[in-house]
Amino acid sequence: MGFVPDITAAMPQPTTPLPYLIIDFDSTFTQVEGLDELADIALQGHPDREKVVGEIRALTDRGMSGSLSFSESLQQRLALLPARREHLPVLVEQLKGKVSESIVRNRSFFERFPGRVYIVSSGFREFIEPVVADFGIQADHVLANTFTFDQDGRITGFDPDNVLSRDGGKILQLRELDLSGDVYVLGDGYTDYQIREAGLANRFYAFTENISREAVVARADEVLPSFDEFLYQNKLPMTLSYPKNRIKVLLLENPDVRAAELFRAEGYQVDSVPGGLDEEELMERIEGVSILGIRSKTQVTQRVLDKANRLIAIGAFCIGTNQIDLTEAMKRGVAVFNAPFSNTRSVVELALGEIIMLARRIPEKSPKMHAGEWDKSAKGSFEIRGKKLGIVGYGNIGSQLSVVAEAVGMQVLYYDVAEKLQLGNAVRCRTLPELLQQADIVTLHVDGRKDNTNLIGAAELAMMKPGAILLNNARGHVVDVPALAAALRSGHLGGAAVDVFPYEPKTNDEGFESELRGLPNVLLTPHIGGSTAEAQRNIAEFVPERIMQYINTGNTQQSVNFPNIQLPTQQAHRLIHIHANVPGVLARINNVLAAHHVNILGQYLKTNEQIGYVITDINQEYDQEVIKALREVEHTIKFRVLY
Ligand SMILES: NC(=O)C1=CN([C@@H]2O[C@H](COP(=O)(O)OP(=O)(O)OC[C@H]3O[C@@H](n4cnc5c(N)ncnc54)[C@H](O)[C@@H]3O)[C@@H](O)[C@H]2O)C=CC1
Ligand SMILES: O=C(O)CCC(=O)C(=O)O
Repeated sequence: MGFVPDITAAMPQPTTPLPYLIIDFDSTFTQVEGLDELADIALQGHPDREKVVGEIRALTDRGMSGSLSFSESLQQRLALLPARREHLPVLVEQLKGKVSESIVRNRSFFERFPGRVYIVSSGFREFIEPVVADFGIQADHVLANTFTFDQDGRITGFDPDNVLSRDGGKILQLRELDLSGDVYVLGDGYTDYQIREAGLANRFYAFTENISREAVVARADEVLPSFDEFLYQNKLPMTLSYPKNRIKVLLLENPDVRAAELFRAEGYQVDSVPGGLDEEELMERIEGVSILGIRSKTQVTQRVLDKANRLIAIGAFCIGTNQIDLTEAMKRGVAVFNAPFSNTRSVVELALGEIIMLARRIPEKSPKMHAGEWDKSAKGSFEIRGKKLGIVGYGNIGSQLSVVAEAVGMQVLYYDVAEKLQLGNAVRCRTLPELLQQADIVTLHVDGRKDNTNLIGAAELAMMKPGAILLNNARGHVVDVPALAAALRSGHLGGAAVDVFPYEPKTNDEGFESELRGLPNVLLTPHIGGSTAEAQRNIAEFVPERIMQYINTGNTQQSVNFPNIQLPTQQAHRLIHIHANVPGVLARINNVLAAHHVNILGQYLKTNEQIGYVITDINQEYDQEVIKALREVEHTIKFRVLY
């Protein structure tokens, strides 16, 4: 299944009649250079294989980028190549598996218009012809060099009478072809561009799906990251409903590199900004972005969303989503996904470590040792075994910490505003004060909703036992920091660990300010509760997968602001309709479908207070007018078609 953008996307006008397409073979039709691959096969077991293959590749590259004359490059390569006739079938099989992905995807295009496509290549007919034949391209539309062989079947060189073996061979070939009408050239090499330069083609498209050569791209009329893009621009029939290379991803705050890798592998364009962006900066960068990836720092406000003209989804590469205006995103048809448990364990481990460190007053002892002071004493230090751990917020993190804390012998109390399954021997407290008054250590694991601002203030701190310890690994605004600093300074609290702050620096270059700096037995960490290799890797796989699934199938499972729908895939065109949740929209959609005699294969609707999300699978035969009519249904927020 593919993807069509929202109704604002402008579709280009069709190109009629279809121009002649002159397509290069090596690194364009296929992902690789045929001669390089042949060298690899022919040199199997050769002691200098790597060296010779490397030399051949370098010569190919110099020929392609225009820094060495083509005939010189070809001659030198063949001289290095100990290839034989029997290597060719092996090469053909290899190349069949390495046809460019977007060409494979659009096989039906080639099958439908074989008369308009020519493969013009400086490669060799012996391996090109059988590969392109699978796409319905006949031998007389393949223009390429031919090998010469000796009596023993060894490749000795190339046929010098073939124009393609000469410098400027493609130009000579196009002259001989003498095509009338528009001619478009698609290729990755300088010699492809030269056809256009010689005035034998109207347009040159630099094809960069496999390799992007600066000198070639600089001279192109258009750059094609995929063949889908060519078909889309020229409004020709294509397998995807929208070229994936048009989907722009903006990643902030350094998520693990795997995230960018996955998005790139899907064919999206990825831009990364190290650190966060403030509201104004993000407002400037968000235009044209389809997928925004952030962590806990970046605030996605209504003002940012107002500028987000192409936004489809936001990925929070973390658990918390309080930094995103979820309702405003939803009203604009922007789905938000997070990683609800990819870093849970990391936070739990940090909390457990902090409890032990604080109980042994390590934040005081370690700096003293670094300063050369030996302060051996048991004063103020205690075991955590048998102590009461009060967990505020018994969600994924709180409840996992409960199990781990019991395993090391702590008695667990918890308080949650929601009804929660009590694990092990944990004891539920009915109120927050009940917990605060009993616990030796209080740890906060509530979410960052606004109502939780100053959940722990001076009054709550005063309720805590003298000498008790407080941990905040939840969100900075949950604790009144000046009140906490006062409680520590007065000695009422015995220590604290704080990982999250009301204001956090945007990047590692910005300084950190807080009343908590320099206080005794206080562990301060730079919001690293979830910053472990394991957590970051998990998150960087989880979030892109959710987003790509949403884009490719409409599946909103685990979206934090959209009605959740998981759908079976079927042979159908899928209409994805997001609308304001007012009465009658579904009926209107179905009236349009009925009026156009469209056969519905399946339909799914889910609503929440603000929006309705309806997915309709329809028969693949329908009039394009129906799409236009559906876009015009009143209260539509976003509409797209997948096929
Ligand atoms: N320091 C760090 O690097 C990290 C911090 N976090 C923070 O931890 C929070 C909790 O994460 P999870 O356990 O996965 O979330 P969760 O949503 O599973 O659990 C939160 C729990 O807090 C409860 N709650 C909310 N307000 C409350 C209140 N006023 N009093 C008592 N209970 C309340 C909820 O009912 C829920 O059960 C996240 O929302 C995030 O802000 C999460 C991961 C890493
Ligand atoms: O790692 C981060 O940037 C944020 C971690 C966090 O606070 C979360 O997952 O909610």
